[in-house]
Amino acid sequence: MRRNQVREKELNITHDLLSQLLLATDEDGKFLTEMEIVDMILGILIASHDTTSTVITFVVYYLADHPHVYTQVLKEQMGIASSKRQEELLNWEDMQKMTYSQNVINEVLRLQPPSQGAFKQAITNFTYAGFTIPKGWKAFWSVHTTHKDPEYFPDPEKFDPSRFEGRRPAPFTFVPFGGGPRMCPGSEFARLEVVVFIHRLTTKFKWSRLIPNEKIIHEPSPIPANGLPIRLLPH
Ligand code: HEM
Repeated sequence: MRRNQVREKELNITHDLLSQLLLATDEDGKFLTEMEIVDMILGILIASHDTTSTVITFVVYYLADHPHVYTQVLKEQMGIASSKRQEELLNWEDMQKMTYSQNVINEVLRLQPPSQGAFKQAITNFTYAGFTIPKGWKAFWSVHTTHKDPEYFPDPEKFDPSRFEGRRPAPFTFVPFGGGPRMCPGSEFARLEVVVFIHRLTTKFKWSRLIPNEKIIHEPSPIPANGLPIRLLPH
């Protein structure tokens, strides 16, 4: 029904994902099949939901373990909350002021990247670290190992949001969203979701982790093995 409504122009509003996929055609004017549309929607759900929830989980994880970082986030978020009327929504300008919280998100993305990397096909022969990769071969670029390079991130295992303070990492050393033409198109939206979550949570609660040495497993995104139980303490 939706397909007919959209294609027969019975619907005026077609800015949603399903309508766009129903309207999309290839170069010969052929519509996508239903299975292709299902495939794309599932792909986007996994690419957008699981990744963002991983970041949110590890924001909670690291802030619980680093009270001095939590205190700085709280100070920043309370400053923004106090400049707003009750129930007034956050706006783009507020987001721009959350620089410390953005550094926290960057450090979480560096240490616990939700996406582990991807395969890319070499379009030309090239040599990297003494290995020759022939044209046409597929190579897996690893987010995790790139983010642990001590040349660019001294003491790489340490959770330290200040390493992002006032500077951008060198090109292609910090790649949680990939890089180049196929870089994640949802990166700014994801950052927005996480920073709104940080604002809502920190301005109302402090928390502690209930399992201090909870193991982190990879499925393939990292996730605390027991679901990260916490105790919430309202301010
Ligand atoms: C923290 C959250 C996210 C992370 C860490 C993340 C990470 C990534 C990475 C590493 C890639 C592969 C880039 C490449 O191959 O070079 C990717 C691709 C993609 N992401 Fe995200 N992503 C996130 C959130 C989102 C959101 C919220 C959406 C949509 C609303 C989204 C949609 C996509 C799509 C459609 C692609 C495929 C792009 C293409 O192949 O051209 N992602 N993402």
